[in-house]
Amino acid sequence: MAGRPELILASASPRRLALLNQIGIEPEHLVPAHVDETPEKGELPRKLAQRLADLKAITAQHKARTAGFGADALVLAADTVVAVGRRILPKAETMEEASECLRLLSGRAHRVYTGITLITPGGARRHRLVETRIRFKRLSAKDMEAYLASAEWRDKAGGYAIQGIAGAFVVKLVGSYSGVVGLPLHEVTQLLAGEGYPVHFNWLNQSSLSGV
Ligand SMILES: Cc1cn([C@H]2C[C@H](O)[C@@H](COP(=O)(O)OP(=O)(O)OP(=O)(O)O)O2)c(=O)[nH]c1=O
Repeated sequence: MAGRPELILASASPRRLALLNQIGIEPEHLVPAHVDETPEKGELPRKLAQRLADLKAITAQHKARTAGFGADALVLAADTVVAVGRRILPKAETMEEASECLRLLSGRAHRVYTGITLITPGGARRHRLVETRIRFKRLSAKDMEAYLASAEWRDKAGGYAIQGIAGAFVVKLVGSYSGVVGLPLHEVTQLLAGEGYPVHFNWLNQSSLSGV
């Protein structure tokens, strides 16, 4: 293959794009894949995260090809699942759901699983599953009330966003911070580099962009 392969990010999440941009990666195409995220009966959280990442990647690839682009592109997708033990927390859409999530997370450890799938131009599927263990402080009624009023929980797995106010709830984190936000950058760069995508070349141009 001549030159750098195109990259399709199979996501509608502004956070996933921002994480890629943070390390100098700019996908040529954004192709959201809206898939049914309902867990199968008895499905374990890690299996769900990987299955949905796969499904999003396959769906976006199909969408792109049907629309007539990206035939030789890499397709990257991810899915983030929050679980307390085997219990999978919802992507909070209502205040009741968010409130229930906060009650389950308060003063306890939970796990965040992010599955990523990269489809290569040759059609191979590469996977990574990143697990992060987080402990929240005990949340007072006031903490919960203020957090619910912020609306930062909306559409977030587990009803919180670590990159916002909820960062102050984290007593301990073991794993990948970027994975919790939605795209584990170490594993993404490993997968992309493995397919000849010039990750380091992008970094050379990055410091002037980011102001870091
Ligand atoms: C736990 C946590 C999740 N999240 C977000 C990441 C994901 O966007 C979302 C989990 O839902 P996902 O289904 O993984 O992703 P999505 O539907 O938002 O986007 P996509 O189009 O890529 O399918 O929760 C945070 O932003 N911060 C956090 O701390």
